[in-house]
Order: sequence, then C-alpha cells, then structure tokens
Amino acid sequence: MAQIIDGRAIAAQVRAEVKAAVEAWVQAGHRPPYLAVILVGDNPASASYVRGKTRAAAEVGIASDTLHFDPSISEAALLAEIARLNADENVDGILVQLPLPDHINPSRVLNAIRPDKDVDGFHPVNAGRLLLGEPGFVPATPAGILELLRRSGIETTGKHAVVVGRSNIVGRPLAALLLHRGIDATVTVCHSRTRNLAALTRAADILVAAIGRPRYITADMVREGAVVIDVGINRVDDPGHPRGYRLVGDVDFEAVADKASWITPVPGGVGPMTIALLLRNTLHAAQRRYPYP
Ligand SMILES: Nc1nc(=O)c2c([nH]1)NC[C@@H]1CN(c3ccc(C(=O)N[C@@H](CCC(=O)O)C(=O)O)cc3)C=[N+]21
Repeated sequence: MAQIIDGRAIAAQVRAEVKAAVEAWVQAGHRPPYLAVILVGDNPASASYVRGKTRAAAEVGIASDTLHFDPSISEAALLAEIARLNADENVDGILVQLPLPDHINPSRVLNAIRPDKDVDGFHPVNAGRLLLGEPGFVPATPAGILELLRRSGIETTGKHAVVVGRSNIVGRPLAALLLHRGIDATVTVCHSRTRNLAALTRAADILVAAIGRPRYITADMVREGAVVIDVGINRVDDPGHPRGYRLVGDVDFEAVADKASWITPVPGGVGPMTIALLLRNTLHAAQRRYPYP
C-alpha cells in the first residue's frame, strides 16, 4: 500500500511560510500584497475555485478583489480592464480565471498581462523563462507538484518522469520544470495521440496524470513502486453526496495505491498546493522577486 502524500498538510505548511513572510514584509513598512482576480461569467466550478483562492489569500494576509464580469463582456473591454490593473501600482498580481467564454481569445488576454504581475505564469515571457531555466513565475500547479515531491523526500535526479497531458497550464510547464538542473529528471510527455500509452506509463518512476478523464490511469498502467501524482479534478454525479457530485482524479486510486510507493489523493493532493503556490507567487510579485521554485 502506497504512502499517501498529504497535499492539505503540505499546502498548510507552504501557506504558513507565506503568511510569516507577508507579516515580515508588512512589518518592514510595505503595504500587503494585492491580487486582482478576474472572473468572467458564472461557471460554478470557476466561481468556487476563485472563492477558494481569495479566502486562502485573506488567511495569509494577502489582499484581493474579485472583479466579476458578465459573460457578454467584450474582449476589448476585458483588455482595457487588464491595462488598468497593469498600470495600477497597488496591484501586484493579476489572475484571469480560465476558462473564458468562447468569444474571448484566451491567449490575447493572457498576453496582455504584465509578465511581472502574471502570478499564474501563463504569459509567454514566463513560459519562455521556464523553458530556458531562467527566473520567472512558474504556474502554480507544476510548482506545487515539485513542492510535494521535495517535501516528501522523493528523489527526482535521474528518475524517469512520465507526464500524461500536454496542457499549457500543467503538462508542458511541468515537463520543463522536471528537466531543470537540480531536479534532473528524464522526462517523457504523453498525450491523447500517444501510441501504446500503457507501455510508457509502466516505464515511469514518477507518473503524473493530467489528462482530465476520471480514473483513466488503471493499475495495469503503473509499475510496482512508482510515485503517482494525480492532477485530475473531475466532478462525477453522486446523488448520495451533499453537493450532488464527488471529485475524482485521473487515477483509479484504490487499485493504483496497492502498487505505488507514494500517491496523491483527490481531493487533498495537488489541488490545495495549486492555491498555496499561487499565494507564494503573489508574495514574490509584491516583492518584485522573480522566484524559482
Ligand atoms: N487562471 C487560472 N489559474 C488557475 O490556477 C486555475 C484556473 N485558471 N482554472 C481552473 C484551474 C483549477 N484550479 C484548482 C485550484 C484548486 C483546487 C483545489 O483546491 N481542489 C481541492 C478541492 C476543492 C473542492 O472541494 O472543490 C482539492 O483537490 O483538494 C482545484 C483546482 C486552478 N485553476
């Protein structure tokens, strides 16, 4: 049976560190870090993630506002809003919650955010810096995964990490991070067109599932003793549950836990780390630091 990587506990530790650093920053005479969150429309999952982020920010002493726009807002109006936040010296971090409505081009919006306020790390400048191994903002989910590995004492040097998923917010930046000096994993990136996926996932010392399909990774796809990181957050209907749904990951948890050496649960694994690392990025934005996890 695998050891469970307790993302809630590790995230609480990161948040406590951020809280202490924010206190020291304010003690030194600075105003508290400030995060502007842009939420367009009323996707219930997005609204709930945004509430989670702003609540967690308040708990560590980071000020924030959620700018909530009607789904009919034009791209031009949204860009004007970002220009205003870019120019506002009292705004340290800007986060545009994804997904955006279909009539808005997400890259045009993300590219408009000043890279030094881009606490999500989605701007091409930050993506490029990450690829080159230069200091910049690292997207919170990949940074959180590295922190989970590091704080669990899991060795990455020379290990074969197999990342399933090539999204701009998880798979690609995580692959870049795993290649960094000091982390030194050997990285394979798989995706929906990969042939014989199971043969590749079975070769993983560290398997990261960021596919977006409930319980896609089954026990036969996992090598005995592998470390399994589940990035999936899938809502599945569950009438027996108070919310009417339940969260499941991209990994068939019970069966895979029997083979793995370490595994992250869903909920309580990567999700809470995403929020904690966003807070750390916001602190670093306020300090005009280009961090490096
Ligand atoms: N611009 C942007 N930045 C993001 O970082 C971003 C985004 N857009 N769009 C959506 C995804 C998703 N995401 C999550 C954050 C926290 C949890 C989280 O805390 N999950 C809890 C459970 C929460 C619950 O119970 O609903 C857990 O896994 O334990 C999940 C998912 C950030 N995202």
